[in-house]
Amino acid sequence: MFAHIPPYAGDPILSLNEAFQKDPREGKVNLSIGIYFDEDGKIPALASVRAAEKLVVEKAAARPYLPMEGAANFRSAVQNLLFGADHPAVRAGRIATIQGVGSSGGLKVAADFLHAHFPTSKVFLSNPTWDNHRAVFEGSGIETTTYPYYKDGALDFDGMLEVLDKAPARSVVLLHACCHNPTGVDLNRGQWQRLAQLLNERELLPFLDLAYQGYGDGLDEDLFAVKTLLDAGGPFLLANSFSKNMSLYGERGGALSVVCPDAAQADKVLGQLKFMIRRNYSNPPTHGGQVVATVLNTPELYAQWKDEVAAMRTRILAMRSALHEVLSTKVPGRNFDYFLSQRGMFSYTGLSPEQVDALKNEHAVYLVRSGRMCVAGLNRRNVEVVAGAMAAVLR
Ligand SMILES: Cc1[nH+]cc(COP(=O)(O)O)c(/C=N/[C@@H](CC(=O)O)C(=O)O)c1O
Repeated sequence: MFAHIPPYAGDPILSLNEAFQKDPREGKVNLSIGIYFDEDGKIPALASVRAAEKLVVEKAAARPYLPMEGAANFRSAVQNLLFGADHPAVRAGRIATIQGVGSSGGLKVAADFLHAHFPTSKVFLSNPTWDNHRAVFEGSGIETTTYPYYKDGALDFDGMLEVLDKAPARSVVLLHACCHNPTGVDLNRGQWQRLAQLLNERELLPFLDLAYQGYGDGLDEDLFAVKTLLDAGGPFLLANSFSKNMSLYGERGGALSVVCPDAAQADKVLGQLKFMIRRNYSNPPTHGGQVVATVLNTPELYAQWKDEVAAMRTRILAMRSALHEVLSTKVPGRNFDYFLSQRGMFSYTGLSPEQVDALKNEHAVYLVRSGRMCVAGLNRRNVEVVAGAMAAVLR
């Protein structure tokens, strides 16, 4: 009956992470998957999140099905975090927000929604982008294409605008709100403002993916793209994740918001999102969402969380500097400044797939084959090893 089913080639990121877990070699280093590891190489349980979880468990609330759109306290907390409780768009009910299953779930629900209601629209993805973006949209039957994003180690902003300026009206433009995956290269504030103007002029539909809020310049600072689009007044979609900034990967905390021209349209959009959810997974899980909502809705826990995110961000910056320093010594004459200029969890090393293979096979250092390095996997104990391995494959 299933003889015709082809084998799954595996996901370039998740399969690599699985291979790392099975690798028996001592001293192996995981710089592949976008996960924050602490100085001991462990995935931290944040104190603010642990405290929130204790409060959730102590409530011992019943666990009925959540509404299709998720828990009300989660949805309002997300709107307060991303848009501000006092923003006129929030007060006017112009934003439809659903609790998803990670931001991946939000992306999938949005993809089904766009396929149903924007049937002729293509989705423009940055080149390069997160490996799973194309699969999510094409899995919903949407044709994808790309806009230039990265050239010679920097943002190709002119190339990006040139392509988007010719995109048909109502095309969807997927943008990384901060900490671009895989390049670590972001638009500056002036470029976001210029882009927002073009998107509105060309009647394009922006779709922000905010997976690393807090890892760029800060939880509030990393909302600049969101605020810019909000101030520009046009519609846009926004998928956000609590996997990385709450270190809650497996709890699948995430949301999808759609900013609409008025409350009546927001209500209709919310209804169609609920329909897409019902026919995908029916409703989201309770526990992780309530932990997230408790952190966001409890002022002292929110303040503690903000400090913990700052500490994770600061440690990554320290690792960027440490690797830059050691590599510059080991490989004089080669420019590694990209480790200092790129932001968030990732750096785009420019290593070839063959060099990445050599890092893994000969040195047990795992990067994604695109040359992407998750800098959050570095620590004081392994930074020399990684630099030595990179120097070896660069010779
Ligand atoms: C840009 C982006 N968007 C969404 C996600 C999914 O997040 P979540 O909320 O957990 O569903 C990830 C995960 N990226 C890392 C892990 C993965 O590939 O799934 C990564 O790039 O390594 C992203 O990098």
